[in-house]
Amino acid sequence: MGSVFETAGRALGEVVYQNRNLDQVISYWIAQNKLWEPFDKYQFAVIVEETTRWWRLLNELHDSEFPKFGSHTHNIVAIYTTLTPFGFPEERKIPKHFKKKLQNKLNQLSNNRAIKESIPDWLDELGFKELGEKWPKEIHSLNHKAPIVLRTNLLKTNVQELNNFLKREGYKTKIIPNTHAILLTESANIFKSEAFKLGMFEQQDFSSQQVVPFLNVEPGMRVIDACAGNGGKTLHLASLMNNQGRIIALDTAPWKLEELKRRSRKAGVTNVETKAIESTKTIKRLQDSADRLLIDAPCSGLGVLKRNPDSKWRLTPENIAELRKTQRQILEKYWSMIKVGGCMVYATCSILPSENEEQVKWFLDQMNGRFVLEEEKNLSPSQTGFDGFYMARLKRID
Ligand SMILES: C[S@@+](CC[C@H](N)C(=O)[O-])C[C@H]1O[C@@H](n2cnc3c(N)ncnc32)[C@H](O)[C@@H]1O
Repeated sequence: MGSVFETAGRALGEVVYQNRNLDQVISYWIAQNKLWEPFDKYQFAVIVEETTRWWRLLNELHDSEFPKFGSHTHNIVAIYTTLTPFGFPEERKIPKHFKKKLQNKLNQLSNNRAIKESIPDWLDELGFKELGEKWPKEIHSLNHKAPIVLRTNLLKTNVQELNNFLKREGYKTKIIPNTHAILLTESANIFKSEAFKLGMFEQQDFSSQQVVPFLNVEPGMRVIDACAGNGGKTLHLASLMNNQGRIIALDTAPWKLEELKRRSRKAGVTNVETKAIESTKTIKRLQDSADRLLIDAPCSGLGVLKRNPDSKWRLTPENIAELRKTQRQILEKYWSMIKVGGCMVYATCSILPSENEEQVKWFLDQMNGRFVLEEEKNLSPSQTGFDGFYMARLKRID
């Protein structure tokens, strides 16, 4: 069994140098250290997540005089734990004057936004270019840990019943008024609950929960979820449609659809059919067939940096440009699956207009009056405290 401190240094290295997924790295090391107490697991997860989030800033604080704890990532963990109330024995090896020095340096660095918010320079430039004065607030709020929100599975329960169930299990929760969402008001491992085992809820950010209702689905409709992934929105569709009608879940990644099927079984969903997109034929066969189409498009994920801080170090301007191309190809090819009179929602978890309203405007120009924009929404992390999302509902009129 490794110490929390040492293991955190190693895990951080895997995330920032080997580009491994943060959540997977955290789960892997927790599983390897079965004898850790629950508090050790909690501290480990927080340290790895937060040192990933603040990677650039912590590197700026590091200098050659800093005492050596092992590898560079161990030193970064030491700096982080020194500045926060963790109290590891290793921290006692840090001379007092160093703690002061770190604090002074931290204050000096607050003049540079990219360093202060711990993001690459190119991302700060892009964000400011696209969002102007709104950018500093948005990126600041995206550095706060995401609240845990649950979506009630209406196929199994209702929001009041679920809330009572969770309270009886000892969780601290609150219903978000007039919604099917429940906020966890005190951090806890909700996946250990009996309610989760029974499929009574899914964990889903509150902004993300607004996408499916925006599509105005009704029981009995034929709905295509074109970028279904492992089914976060598909399960929500089935829940709102009360398992009536048909949902066709498409994706180019067949392994994600396998996970979707597993989640559907657990959630009691019975009206979903999955189809891997193998060629344009898959789309052609579905032409003019859907009352509703959901395009939850692949995107930069800049609206969900709260929960995926590791993506700051993986994203590049080139892959965002590539994603914009894919978004246009999807819009251009997939609209034909909607019946005349039907609707689609184009949604992303990005806050960049170039992935959002500008893509929709481009699509409308291409379509020459075939579609009209009914409504669009920008959910801002700084205004809501939840993830950043964009959604536009378009109606096919010809
Ligand atoms: C934002 S994720 C979808 C998340 C999912 N809807 C959910 O709520 O859990 C985007 C998905 O688009 C898929 N994708 C990428 N390119 C695609 C394409 N050309 N056609 C359809 N799906 C695509 C990706 O595999 C990924 O699962």
